[in-house]
Amino acid sequence: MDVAALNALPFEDFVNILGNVVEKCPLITAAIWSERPFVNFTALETAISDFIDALPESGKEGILRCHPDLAGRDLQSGTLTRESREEQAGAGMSALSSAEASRMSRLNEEYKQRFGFPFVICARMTDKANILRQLSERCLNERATERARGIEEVKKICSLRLRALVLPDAPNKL
Ligand SMILES: NC(=O)NC1NC(=O)NC1=O
Repeated sequence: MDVAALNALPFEDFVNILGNVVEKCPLITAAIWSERPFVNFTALETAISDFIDALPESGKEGILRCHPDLAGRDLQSGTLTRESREEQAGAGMSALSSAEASRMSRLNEEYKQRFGFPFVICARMTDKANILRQLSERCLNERATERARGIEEVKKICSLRLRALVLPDAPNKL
C-alpha cells in the first residue's frame, strides 16, 4: 500500500493496518490519523516520531513497557504479536541454547530491576551476540540515558514495520 492509499483510509482501517507499528500502542496511530494527508513516507514516519517525542517521560516509559522481553515469557508461550515473533526469530531468539536463554533471562530481569522498564533493541538490525553484549553493557547506564536509548530503538522498529507495510519492496519485509 502506498502513502496516497493510506491517506485515503477511514480511521478504523488506518488503525487496523498501522496500529502495531509501535508495539501494542495503537493510540499513536490513532492520534496521527488526523494529520493526514502525509506527503510521503518520511512525513508519516516523522509524525509518529514527533508524537513520541512530545510525550512526557512517563509516556515514553509506557511505550517501552508495552514491549515484550526478548526471548521472554511471551515467546515461550506463543503470545508475541506477529511482528515481534518474526523480529525475534530473525535475531535467533527462538533458538537459544539453554545457557544463552538463562543468561538472557537473568540480564533482562537485572535490567528491569534497575530501570523499571524492559530492555528494547531493534532485533532486525542486530544479532544474538550483539543483543547479549548490549544488554549487559546497557545495564550499566543511567536511567535517563536508557529511556532515550530505548525510545531510539522503538523508532527503528517502527520504521522497519512501516516500511514493510507502506513500501512493499523495501528490505526487511515483515
Ligand atoms: N524487548 C525488545 O526489544 N523487543 C523487541 N525488539 C524487536 O525488534 N521486536 C521486539 O519484540
